[in-house]
Amino acid sequence: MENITENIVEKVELAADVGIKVANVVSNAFEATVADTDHSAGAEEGTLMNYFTSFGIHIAMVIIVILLKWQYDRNRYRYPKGPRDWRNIKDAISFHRKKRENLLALATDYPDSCTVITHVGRLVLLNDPTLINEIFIGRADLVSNKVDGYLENQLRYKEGKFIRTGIVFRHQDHNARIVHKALVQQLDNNLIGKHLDSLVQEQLKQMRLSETFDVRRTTFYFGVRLLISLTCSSTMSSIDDKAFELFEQNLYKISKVIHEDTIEKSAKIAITQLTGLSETLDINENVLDYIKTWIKYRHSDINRTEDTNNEQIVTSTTKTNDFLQAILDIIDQSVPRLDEDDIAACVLDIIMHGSEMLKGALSWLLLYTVKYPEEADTCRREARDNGYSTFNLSSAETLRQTQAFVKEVLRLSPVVPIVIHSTLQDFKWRNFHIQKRTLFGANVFALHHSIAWKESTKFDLTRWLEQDESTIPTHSYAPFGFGPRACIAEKYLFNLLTGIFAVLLYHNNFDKTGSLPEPTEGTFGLANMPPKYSLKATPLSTRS
Ligand code: HEM
Repeated sequence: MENITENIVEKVELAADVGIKVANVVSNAFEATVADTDHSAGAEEGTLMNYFTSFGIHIAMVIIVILLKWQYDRNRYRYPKGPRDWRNIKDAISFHRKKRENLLALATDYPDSCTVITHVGRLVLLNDPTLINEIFIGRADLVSNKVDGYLENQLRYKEGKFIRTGIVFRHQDHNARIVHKALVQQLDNNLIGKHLDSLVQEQLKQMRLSETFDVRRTTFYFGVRLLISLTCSSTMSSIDDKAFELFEQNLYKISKVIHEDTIEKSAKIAITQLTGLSETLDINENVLDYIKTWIKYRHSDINRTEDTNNEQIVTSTTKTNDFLQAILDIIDQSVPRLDEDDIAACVLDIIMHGSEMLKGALSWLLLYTVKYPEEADTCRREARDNGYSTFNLSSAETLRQTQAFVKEVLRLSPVVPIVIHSTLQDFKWRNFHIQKRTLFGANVFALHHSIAWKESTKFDLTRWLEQDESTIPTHSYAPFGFGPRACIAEKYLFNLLTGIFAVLLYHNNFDKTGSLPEPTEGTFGLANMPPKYSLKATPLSTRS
């Protein structure tokens, strides 16, 4: 098969060569004819005519060469079949509109994989867990670039540098790996079992649920403050000043536009690329400037500590234990060397991603709480029976009902419904020959609704509570991504969310204040977020 493909490729290459030669011969002959023309007779009319004919022939040549190149690429690269075919072009166009339905329909029509033309380019959609593993784990070195260009406010974070060294959204180089590793180590060694519990509890205490509250807004601010305390702990002291308030408001503005994934948004990005004008780009710059002041402050802090250390013995406790410090500690290993802009971009990525994701997960959890009050009551009883009034990561493991609730909500409403990476180089995979900068999407939404799950559309906690855990199709469940670029917090996220949710249930009753959105509503781009909605919180008496 490979031989045949190579033969075809060779033939087309030959045809392209011949085409170019023919074009040259025709063009030379034409020029010779023009040169031989007797210029004395009807000179002006003839020149104009010749000019137009020459122009026409050149245009025709260009078209021929483009067509040959197109034909050459068509034969050279081979992709899985799918609605990119002309006969299915309508499906391809409608892909963006009803993405939820389309992701499921495409998985039914193409159980392995298919190629879709999207507004951000050609996307190879993987619907089968084995193929997802082959690409996201087996070929992760080649398919590791996070999607770029979808986020208007990240387009030009650094003048003259094409690939940014941000974390969550895009970078694929050596720095990506070392930053990822440093953050995981920071969580494992310095946060878990140490001050993570008190940081989460502190933010839960601050989360004042007024009688009626906007769920997305409240959970976003909770997430931002938690992520800031994890990322740059020393900043918490300035949290009450006006500049910080503006910073938080700006983050919320970015959060509102960040995950849209529409044709209109792509058009806006294109306009920004051309004109350099964009409101979100300006906001982003303000936010990054603010973060740079933290970094400067940290540097001066370190210098101060070093000065003191000339006279005193260094103790390990003098060092700040947060994500910013973990990044500063690897600067010497980074190539190209991480500078202030890169570090600020990493910090912003961690804060934005972490708080967006917590907003999404907690908003869905609270929505399902009022949609399924009986199941939520079972979780509340469990929290109360276990005296789970304050956050504790390790004992969240024992809250089995609440843990099942979290897992089932993230199955039906995964916050990241499709994980998209792009390829760094041309490469061959199975019968396909994939071009550099092709997008690969793991269809997480379809995995979570596949036939591997019994009655997949039903909200059913019992599937997670069976004694025999082998009945859970774990390979069809991936709320936190895949392989070496999966979420740095993945090992702890179920317990983190279970603990936060249990404390909220322990202290509050939640009721609807009007009509509730359906899980099929909301933004469904790169993230799946419920629409804006409010709930009423009634504090419960604290009893054991
Ligand atoms: C419910 C909460 C969360 C969900 C659903 C979630 C989901 C994900 C997913 C799916 C990815 C992979 C993205 C991709 O491959 O394109 C990812 C990456 C990442 N997540 Fe999370 N996440 C959550 C919370 C957090 C938190 C709290 C933090 C920080 C403490 C965090 C830090 C990161 C980082 C740094 C990456 C990038 C890893 C890399 O590119 O090497 N996430 N997350």
